[in-house]
Amino acid sequence: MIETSGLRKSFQTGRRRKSTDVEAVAGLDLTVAEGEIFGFLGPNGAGKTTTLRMLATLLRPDAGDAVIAGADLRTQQAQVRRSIGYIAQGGGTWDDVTAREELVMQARMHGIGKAEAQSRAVAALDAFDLTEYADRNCRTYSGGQRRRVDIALGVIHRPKVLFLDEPTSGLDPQSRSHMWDEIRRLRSEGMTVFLTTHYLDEADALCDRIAIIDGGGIVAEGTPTALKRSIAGEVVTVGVADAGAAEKASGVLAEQECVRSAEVREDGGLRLSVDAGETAMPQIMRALADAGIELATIELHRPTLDDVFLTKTGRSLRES
Ligand SMILES: Nc1ncnc2c1ncn2[C@@H]1O[C@H](COP(=O)(O)OP(=O)(O)OP(=O)(O)O)[C@@H](O)[C@H]1O
Repeated sequence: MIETSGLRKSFQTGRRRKSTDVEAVAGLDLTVAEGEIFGFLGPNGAGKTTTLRMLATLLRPDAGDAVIAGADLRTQQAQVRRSIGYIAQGGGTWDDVTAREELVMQARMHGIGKAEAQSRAVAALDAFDLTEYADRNCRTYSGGQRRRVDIALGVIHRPKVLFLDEPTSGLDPQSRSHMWDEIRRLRSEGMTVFLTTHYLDEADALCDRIAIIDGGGIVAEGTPTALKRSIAGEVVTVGVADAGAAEKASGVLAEQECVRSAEVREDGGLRLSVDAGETAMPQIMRALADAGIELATIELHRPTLDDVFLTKTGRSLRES
């Protein structure tokens, strides 16, 4: 649904002689499949917004190509615009209008007739749980309600692709989870969603696939699960009832196919490195039972996307 190759954008900062080039996006190749929620995860200044603005035809790339919903970004801009919705960071619903009025206006701007615009507004208010506040001034809305209006506005013309810049930035946990549900609902209706985020948990829980971006380039790409596994594997810790049996247990488990390595820790527990924890755990339990070793505790530790970021960039996304 989205394919880019060598997409590049630099900005000049400072004046004349002292001006320097900032390479915001440094040759981006990525593919987003139809109907997926694709997340662009990266720290502040990584180039996420610049990429989104280029793909939404708001910023001209210096180099590279992109095809969005079958239309060429360089030569078929009008066609690209018809296929996409774009919701900027922070949104814009602050005016002295009601959500219903805004939605009707937005639909009309897309060339939709009055009666159809009104009925789409009613449907959108209902879908985004806004009917209760539909005729109240947008100024009076909470942050979460305002963000839902933003998204309703962005999809009123039923685009194939929705670009969302930091959809949950500044929202409280309940509004964030409500927003995730809304985004999942759009996917279930067949929409392709491309969002940016600097929240690790958002990328992990919401996105089908992610690209981690840093310094204008992609440092890792894949499903959150695959990325975490490929970088760090998974760790199972095992406690045996009789501490004296720990060495024997380690020997037994090290021979299992699903176990990459086994070591006995100082506290007498075992630390096992495995590929896929959920299938390794039953095998570990069975192997111990077969060897007559009583299991006391077993725990699976999964690496986080921050571990992936740390491995790829040498720093933590939390500190970036
Ligand atoms: N109009 C501009 N003029 C000069 N530099 C810019 C401009 N827009 C972006 N930049 C620079 O390009 C780089 C990438 O910015 P961008 O806004 O794309 O990052 P981002 O990943 O979206 O960050 P954030 O999470 O803070 O929104 C940054 O160094 C930024 O300062």
